[in-house]
Formats: sequence, structure tokens, C-alpha cells
Amino acid sequence: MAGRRVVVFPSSAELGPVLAQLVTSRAEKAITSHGRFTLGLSGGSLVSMLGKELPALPDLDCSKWVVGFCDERLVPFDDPESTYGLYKGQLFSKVNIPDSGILTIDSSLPVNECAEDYTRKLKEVFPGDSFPVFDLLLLGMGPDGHTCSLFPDHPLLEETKKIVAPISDSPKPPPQRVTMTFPVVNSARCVAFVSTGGSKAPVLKEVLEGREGPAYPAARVVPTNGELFWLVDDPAAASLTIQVERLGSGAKL
Ligand SMILES: O=C1O[C@H](COP(=O)(O)O)[C@@H](O)[C@H](O)[C@H]1O
Repeated sequence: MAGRRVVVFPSSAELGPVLAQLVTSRAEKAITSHGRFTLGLSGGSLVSMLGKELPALPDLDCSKWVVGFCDERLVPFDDPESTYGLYKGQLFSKVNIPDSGILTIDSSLPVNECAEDYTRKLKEVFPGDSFPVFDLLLLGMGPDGHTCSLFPDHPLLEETKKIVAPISDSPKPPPQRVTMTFPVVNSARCVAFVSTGGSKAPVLKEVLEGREGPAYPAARVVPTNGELFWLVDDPAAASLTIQVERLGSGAKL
């Protein structure tokens, strides 16, 4: 791992613009080095933050972006729980990512086939790699320490072969989902968690400062060769005792 950076902002209002800057700086670097930018998106609170910050950037050009989903809920795209559906309304409709560059699940399939179909789509985009190497993955973390749809104590935490796994018993609704596995997450060139709000404070402390017993899913995100950022706000960071960086909205990562 290139080193973990824990960066604390006064609030999500200051965090958002720096997250957008991180995305565009890694996009520029990737396009210069290999002609395209591969980005994995998570759902939850990230959707509205990215939907607010990215379209507001002047001259944002997403024509060379390829976007996948770190996890997705198996519901129709017009269901309010659909991560793709939410991004479509709040982000994709406002920026110029080509439709062919948005890797969606086929939500009409049963969950196992949906995971296989999404695996095939990822393999087409990353031919030759045993696990896809995304330029940037944006992750969230639930108050239970889950990330993607990798939940505490679930057998999927031990998955080492699959790129995408189905889950039918998600403790957080909806129960059927597909998720990238840890080998994919930990192969990325850069991973950034975004965690805001006081409800995340207890688990953030456990994840970043360690605890007895099995590691929370979010604590298992340790990119083999990539960068790892934790971008958090003051309420989420309230219980931390480790050294952190404190930045404001004009910062560059
Ligand atoms: O269910 C999910 O939750 C996590 C965390 O969401 P947040 O709203 O607490 O940030 C999210 O990262 C994941 O993509 C989603 O499916």
C-alpha cells in the first residue's frame, strides 16, 4: 500500500469539493498514462455529494471515463433503491460520460446470473487482468462497518476468486445485491472512503484504530499497491485519537 491518509474536514460542505478535485486529478493522471479513467462508484450518501460537486466543475470532460458500480442493489432502475437510477438522475444526466462507458447490472436477471453478467462486463473492460484494476474506487461505510455490499461476519468476506459476488441475504435492504469482492477493491490504484456524520464515529474509531476480534469489512480495504484515503468530517472523526490531516475546501489531494 502507498500509505493511508486520514483527512478530516469541518463538514461535508468542505469535503465535497476536495472529493471532486481528487476524482478529476486521478482522472487526468489516468488519461495521460493509459488513455481512459476507470471509476468505481458506491451508493448511499456518495450519490448526492458527487451529483452536487462534479457537474458544478467548470470544463469537466468525462468523455474518456468508464464507470462501474462497487455494489448494486438488485431492483429495477426506476426503484428509489437503485444506485444506477439515483446516479442517472443526479450525475449521469448532467455530465458527458458516454452511455457505453457506464457498466450497469442487468436487474432483470436472478441474482447469481446478474453477478455473472456483471463479471463478464467487467472482464470485457479489463481484458487480461485477473482482477480489474480500477484507477479510483469511491467507497462508503455503513454504521455496521460494511463497505460495498460486504457485511460483517458474512462468508463473502473470504471470497478470493470471484470478481463480483451475488448476495441474497443482505442485512441492509434490499436483500439481493451484487458486489465487487475484496480482491478487486484491493487491486485498485486508489481507493477513497467518504464517511460523514456522527453515526459513523464509533465504527470509524474501530476501523481506523483497531479492535479486538475480526476486522470490520471496511478495515479489510488495504490496496496492495494503491493509495488509500479516508475523507471524513468532524462529527465522524469525533472519537479518533490517531493523528489525522485537517484540511478545508481548497485543498488538493
Ligand atoms: O447499502 C449501501 O451502503 C453503503 C454505505 O452507505 P452510506 O449512505 O452510509 O454512505 C454504500 O457505500 C453502498 O454502496 C450501499 O449499497
